[in-house]
Amino acid sequence: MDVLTNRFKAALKADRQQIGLWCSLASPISTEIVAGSGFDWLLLDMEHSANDLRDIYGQLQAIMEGEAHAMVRVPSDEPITIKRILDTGAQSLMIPNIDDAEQARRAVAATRYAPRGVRGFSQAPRAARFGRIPDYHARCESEIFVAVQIESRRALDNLEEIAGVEGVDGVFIGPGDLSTSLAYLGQQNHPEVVAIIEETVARITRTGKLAGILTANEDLARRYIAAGTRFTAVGSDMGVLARQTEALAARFKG
Ligand SMILES: O=C(O)C(=O)C[C@H](O)[C@@H](O)CO
Repeated sequence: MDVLTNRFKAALKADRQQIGLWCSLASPISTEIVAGSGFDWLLLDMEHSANDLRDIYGQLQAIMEGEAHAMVRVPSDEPITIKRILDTGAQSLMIPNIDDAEQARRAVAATRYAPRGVRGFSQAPRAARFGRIPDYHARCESEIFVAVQIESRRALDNLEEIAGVEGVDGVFIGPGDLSTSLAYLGQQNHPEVVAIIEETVARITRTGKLAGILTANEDLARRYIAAGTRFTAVGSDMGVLARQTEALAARFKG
């Protein structure tokens, strides 16, 4: 499989569940460590973390030897950042806070060269391995995976139209922001929120697009997988580090 083939996208096309880890520590060292832990994908978060462009660049380099595929969550649907992240070599993007189809179309356009979009052209970025992938510009778009995030009541109202946008590959539920929007601040595991999420997963699946979610609650992760999520993040580097070190300290200090 050549370096331009998006293994994550290919695995989803083959209907293989992809289990992921949310990475917010903004460290090439921790990301390199978890890249060998057995996850199919790592979400490198730029929205709620200290990750900036150079941090992402270094983490993409750090995980090159591992099997885990990097998906980068950009801070917003702003085209300049999307362009710069694609140039670093990230092939899978998560774009937060998409509320309607027009916004989803603009987000997809930011990942496409003209005439299909507005991505700025660079002759030989890292994504093209500095010119060593001669057909990069012709092939790259078919190897890009775009996940848009559904995180508000308005997005739920527009779900099928958002999912129907050409170039949207996955629809990822943000349980924290969605529950907040539904007046369940801090209660993403509330039974009524869980029921809405399960229904949303089914709605996404019925559109033919791929549903994704993040939850650190293992029971809920299994419920959402049973409901139909196909790229499922089941924890975070920050959460595992905090909770496991607390537990270790308590075993000696308690
Ligand atoms: O709304 C959410 O929940 C997400 O999009 C995930 C969070 O942003 C992530 O930081 C985990 O809390």
